[in-house]
Amino acid sequence: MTKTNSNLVWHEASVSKQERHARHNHKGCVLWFTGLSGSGKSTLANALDRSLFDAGLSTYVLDGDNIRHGLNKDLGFSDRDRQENIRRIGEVAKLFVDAGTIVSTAFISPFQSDRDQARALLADGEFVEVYVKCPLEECERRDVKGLYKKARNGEIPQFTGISSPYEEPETPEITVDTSVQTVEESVEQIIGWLEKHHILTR
Ligand SMILES: Nc1ncnc2c1ncn2[C@@H]1O[C@H](COP(=O)(O)OS(=O)(=O)O)[C@@H](OP(=O)(O)O)[C@H]1O
Ligand SMILES: Nc1ncnc2c1ncn2[C@@H]1O[C@H](COP(=O)(O)OP(=O)(O)O)[C@@H](O)[C@H]1O
Repeated sequence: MTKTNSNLVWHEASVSKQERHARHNHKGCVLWFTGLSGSGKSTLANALDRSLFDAGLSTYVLDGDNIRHGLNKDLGFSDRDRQENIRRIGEVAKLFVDAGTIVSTAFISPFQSDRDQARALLADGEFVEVYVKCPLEECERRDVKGLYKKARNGEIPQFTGISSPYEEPETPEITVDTSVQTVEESVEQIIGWLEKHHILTR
């Protein structure tokens, strides 16, 4: 890993975060969706994004399509690579928040310490951990991509929930349970939370 260059000097931005908030009419924040494969992270992040975007807000989704196929295509699924994956995503999410965007991230992010590290990059209130709870049996029943079957057959090593750990969030801001809630109910719950915490106004 390269060391931080001690000769780098931070350049103050000419446009402040407050000015960006005023322009967008809302604050930036990251909605950090975490959960097992197939729990519903991408479905919920995209449904929420659709709803917020349609309401005129400045939003974006970071998920495997734009990260693991691009910026992080050099990374696999060892604990170390997952840690680096989440570290980079945390840094990218921070840039979006600085730009005043409501960014939803949809990654398993199985380790509490990595999620805490992403949280630590942001100011109080800017990191909203959303635990997408769903029993392993239900994720496996859905098996959207056929990966659980492969993992059970030993074709995919280190598969989360089967042969690699998932640490449940200790104190998430929001927990949705997709085995009992509909997509619409979960999205409403998240929007309600954002309103209650003055990130959104309706
Ligand atoms: N070994 C292993 N374990 C878990 N998942 C695997 C694995 N190999 C491939 N996949 C597919 O990659 C998606 C998870 O990538 P993430 O970047 O979210 O993972 S992590 O946060 O770094 O743990 C995950 O996507 P989602 O189903 O959307 O979660 C899988 O489709
Ligand atoms: N209540 C629900 N909330 C979210 N997804 C659900 C729900 N019920 C069923 N699903 C389905 O579960 C699957 C979740 O897949 P996905 O969103 O890709 O999960 P992840 O991103 O966590 O891997 C989708 O096929 C989705 O339609």
